[in-house]
Amino acid sequence: MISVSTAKALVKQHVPLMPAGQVKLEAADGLTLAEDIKAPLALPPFDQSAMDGYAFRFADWNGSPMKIEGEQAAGTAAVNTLVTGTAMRIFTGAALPAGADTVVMQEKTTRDNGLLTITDEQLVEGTNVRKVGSEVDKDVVAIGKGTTLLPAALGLLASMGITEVPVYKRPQVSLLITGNELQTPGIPLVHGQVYESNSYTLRAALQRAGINDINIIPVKDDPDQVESAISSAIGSSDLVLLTGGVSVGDYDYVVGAAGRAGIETIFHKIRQRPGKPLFYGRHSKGIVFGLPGNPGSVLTCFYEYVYPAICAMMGKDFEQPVITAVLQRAYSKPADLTCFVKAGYDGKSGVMPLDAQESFRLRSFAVANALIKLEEGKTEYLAGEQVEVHPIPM
Ligand SMILES: Nc1nc2c(c(=O)[nH]1)N[C@H]1C(S)=C(S)[C@@H](COP(=O)(O)OP(=O)(O)OC[C@H]3O[C@@H](n4cnc5c(N)ncnc54)[C@H](O)[C@@H]3O)O[C@H]1N2
Ligand code: MOO
Repeated sequence: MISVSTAKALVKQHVPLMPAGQVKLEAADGLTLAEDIKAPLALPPFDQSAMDGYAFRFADWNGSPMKIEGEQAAGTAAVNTLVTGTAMRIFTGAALPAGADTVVMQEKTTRDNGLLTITDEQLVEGTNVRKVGSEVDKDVVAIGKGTTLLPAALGLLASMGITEVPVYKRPQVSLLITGNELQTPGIPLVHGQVYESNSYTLRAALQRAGINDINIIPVKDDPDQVESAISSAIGSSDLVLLTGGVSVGDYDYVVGAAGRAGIETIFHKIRQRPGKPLFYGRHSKGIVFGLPGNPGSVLTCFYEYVYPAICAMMGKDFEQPVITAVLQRAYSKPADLTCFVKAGYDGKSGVMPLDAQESFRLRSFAVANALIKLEEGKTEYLAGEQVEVHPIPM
């Protein structure tokens, strides 16, 4: 069995980067740039007024009223030229007339009989003018490779007239749900059956990570069926997640079947709770996680291992932010395991372990917003101690 830190390092070391491709801006939210994007034009593309007011040449203004001549509205293609010594009516976003270099906002003026008096004491040359290229110059890198595209970045790209971007693709995911005892919600249970819930948890968690190409396949606890399900899933997806069947029971076939399907084992079993029997393997076509079937283990392993792996596949430099907070009550754990404890984090300084931590249950997880990482080698944590907190990432 390996430690949590070794397991995390191995996940990172063996994660493949998804191929890059051009994606329409509308579909690029949350994806990561595979190349630098250079500005195809200067932004703003011309000197612009930042205010509704009057444009003039600062050197022409001697404090006396100026004649108002002409008007420049936003979107006007014609280049109006300022008559020397006059001011031109102008609106926010409009191109500065040729010859003007300064704009006074209309609230800081008075207007009488076609004459403009400027009352703005602070005015200097260039006030309220957005200079051409002041946001970004043509041909310089506007957004660098490795940037994850969030709403502002998408807006910036659109403002440069860009319609498609080179990004790392999202992985296609197969969910292989093993277990003869599982029944689909909506169908009455017979004794010994339980409702299948892991696919609901994982589908939602994947969708929140931006992944929608998810194929869910129920698989019987049969070595040949598990093997052929893994073989076909690895051929058609980049990431295969199995749930159940990774422990030591007579019907736990996942690890052996993965080997026969050509998956190289990177690790199996971590000194952690929950999720001790986690399996991680790789193939030239993708990676495989065998998530321990208990619903709480599935989700903990998703947040701690699968989600970082997905980020890395998509070119995101995912590092768990190191947040510490004060433990609000004492907590005991086995010495030989790292424990991930479902918790309520107040977002500032305090974190409260929740009741009912067993991995077969989800009630505490359903209201948790964080996992506390309690290190191996220690059994008793006291109220008031600083502990590492992993906010649930999505
Ligand atoms: N002798 C030992 N037994 C077990 C050990 C061990 O070290 N020695 N480890 C325990 C731990 S820890 C875990 S975690 C589980 C993991 O077992 P498996 O991955 O083989 O999972 P299953 O046995 O198939 O299922 C465990 C549990 O979860 C329920 N389950 C499974 N899939 C689903 C699903 N899709 N939806 C809802 N519930 C599901 C299943 O019915 C079982 O109750 O092994 C321990 N045993
Ligand atoms: O490690 Mo298991 O996930 O505790 O139940």
